[in-house]
Amino acid sequence: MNLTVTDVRLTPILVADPPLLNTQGVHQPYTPRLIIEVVTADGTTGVGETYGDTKYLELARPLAERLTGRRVDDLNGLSALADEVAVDDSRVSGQVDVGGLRGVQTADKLRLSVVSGFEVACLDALGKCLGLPVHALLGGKVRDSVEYSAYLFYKWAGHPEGVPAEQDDWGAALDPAGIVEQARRLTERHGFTSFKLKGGVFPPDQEIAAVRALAAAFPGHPLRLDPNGAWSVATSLKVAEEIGDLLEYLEDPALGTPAMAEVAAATDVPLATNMCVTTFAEIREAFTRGAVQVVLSDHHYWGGLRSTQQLAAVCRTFGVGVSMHSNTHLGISLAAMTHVAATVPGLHHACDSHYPWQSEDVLTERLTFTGGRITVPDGPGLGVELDRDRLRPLHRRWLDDDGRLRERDDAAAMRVAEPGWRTPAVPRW
Ligand SMILES: O=C([O-])C(=O)C[C@H](O)[C@@H](O)C(=O)[O-]
Ligand SMILES: [Mg+2]
Repeated sequence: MNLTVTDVRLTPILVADPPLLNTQGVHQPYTPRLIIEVVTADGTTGVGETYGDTKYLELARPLAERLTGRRVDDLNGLSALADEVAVDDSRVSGQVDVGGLRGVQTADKLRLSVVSGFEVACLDALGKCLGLPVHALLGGKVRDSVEYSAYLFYKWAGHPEGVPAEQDDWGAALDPAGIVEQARRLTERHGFTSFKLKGGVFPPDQEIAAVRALAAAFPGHPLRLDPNGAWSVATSLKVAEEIGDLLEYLEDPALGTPAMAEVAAATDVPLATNMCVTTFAEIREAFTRGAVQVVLSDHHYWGGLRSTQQLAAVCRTFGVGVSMHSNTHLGISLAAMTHVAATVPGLHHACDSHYPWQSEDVLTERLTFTGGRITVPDGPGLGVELDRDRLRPLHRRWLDDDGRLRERDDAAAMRVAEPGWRTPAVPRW
């Protein structure tokens, strides 16, 4: 068996995305992703997936060159290789990440978001070479299936008129009844039993009403609300007081560790985050101040599956819970999330996933939720197969784009419908 990397293929694509609303704006009709293929000397190909905006591509290209000639099992060496890749200052100074929803942008975080896709591709290739599933390479699964929650969004029926887009069949959801209807359909289609509502879109009273409507429609089911840091400390506490008893946790009610710590000090409602703890460097302050009770890991920006396991170990040490955050992603990333989630002992919350919103994929067979769960694949590698016939048109879409959709920008997408729209100042309420 020859584990030497002989080729790395990078395929940027644009994937259809429905008009999902968040506090920054609305999702673009197509969102960029990057598919990474790592080929070994004996012809085995491993696949990975990560963000596809230009700033990630700029790092992925030199990393791909450096990886050629190395071994797919040299995963520690992969991180060191990424450290050699220079990050253009203009990409990080004063920048926030994709849509401003994932905390601050740093050079390291940018590198880690690229490394993660390569790590997954290397693990997939290695697993295929050894005839072992990725979870086995990570130490073995502790569960046979991973639970996901229904990710509810306020949404328009369609993208603004005149904007080229794929039509979706979910309809609009702009009030409590619409959100409950969406929850019912997600449950019917995928069997989810817990629900997360993406908030920060409407004034808090309307979102409180939506959570109450969900609680009435699905009594006893775990519920979460995530306004992406759009609220002041006072507003966060008011919401916690009004609906705290209905919530499994409140996710990033206020922006940043100091504000989250203030909220946490004054309420018993657990706080989760994928915004104030997004790197290892941010852990110490947040944990010692008791600012968060659950960290939502995202293997893309934490640097991969092994980093996610390390994060889980740190969380366990501090008595902080861990679960998983999700952004628009395809089946390769869902498989990767499922493998790592299967290896984390103290995973007590259903993971987030955007996957039900993605009508397109690059796999020969879509992953399916049964009872809201994904069965952990036991085949070699990730247990999924890339479909070139599906990949090609999505790449063609990226090639044909004039550059406007190649950077995800939810505020710009919102301006198409509301020309005066600016990213709201925080706290918004
Ligand atoms: O805070 C979160 O859970 C997210 O940022 C998840 C997604 O990025 C979501 O908000 C989105 O894409 O609109
Ligand atoms: Mg969040």
